[in-house]
Amino acid sequence: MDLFSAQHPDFVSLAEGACWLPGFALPVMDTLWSGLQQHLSAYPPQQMMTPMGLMSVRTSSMGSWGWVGNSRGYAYSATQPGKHLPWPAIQPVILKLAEEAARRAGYPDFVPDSCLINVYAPGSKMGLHQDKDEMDFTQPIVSLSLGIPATFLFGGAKRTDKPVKIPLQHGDVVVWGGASRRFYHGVLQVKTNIHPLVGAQRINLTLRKAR
Ligand SMILES: O=C(O)CCC(=O)C(=O)O
Ligand SMILES: [Fe+2]
Repeated sequence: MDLFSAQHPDFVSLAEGACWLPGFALPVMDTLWSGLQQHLSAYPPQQMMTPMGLMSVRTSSMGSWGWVGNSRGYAYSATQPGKHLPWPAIQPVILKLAEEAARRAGYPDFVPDSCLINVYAPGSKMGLHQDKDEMDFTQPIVSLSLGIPATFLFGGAKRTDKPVKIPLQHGDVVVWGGASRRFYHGVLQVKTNIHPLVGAQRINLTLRKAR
């Protein structure tokens, strides 16, 4: 028997500068989930428009910079869509978790100012794209999954680079930065399923330093 594959790894390298941290968020999940539920009732996720059309995911944000789209483009915004109001601060449990995950991945100086919340109902997906609207590419991306499983695609520097398929579960974190900071990534169509805590949805938090 292969003893290594029989173990549950807590760190899986994906590329230079990128790793998958299975179950990293589970120890703080109770606090995290109750705070996130409160946030989602106060700031209900909305389907955003992009130049490519209406997104299948619904989004909300925390932090100094939220993410908003419309038919002309998308950008970080200090205010909620259609309002002159800021987003609430990134909740402390989320901020601490993101900083700890970044440290584990080799980025000890990560201080995110943006937390995008993507809600995937079964059938939702996100096409291959690069995260490239941030100002400082020395800062990594920290991505946390909750709820039903999803297949995360992690490719390379070119859109045509064949992505690896990562079966993300509730509580998993993926971090990418350094040499893989602008690598293409996406999410396959989420399959119908029910998670005992989160229900019939996948929620992803993307923590970034936007400015
Ligand atoms: O949902 C995910 O796992 C990825 C989200 C993402 O790539 C993004 O928000 O830019
Ligand atoms: Fe992304």
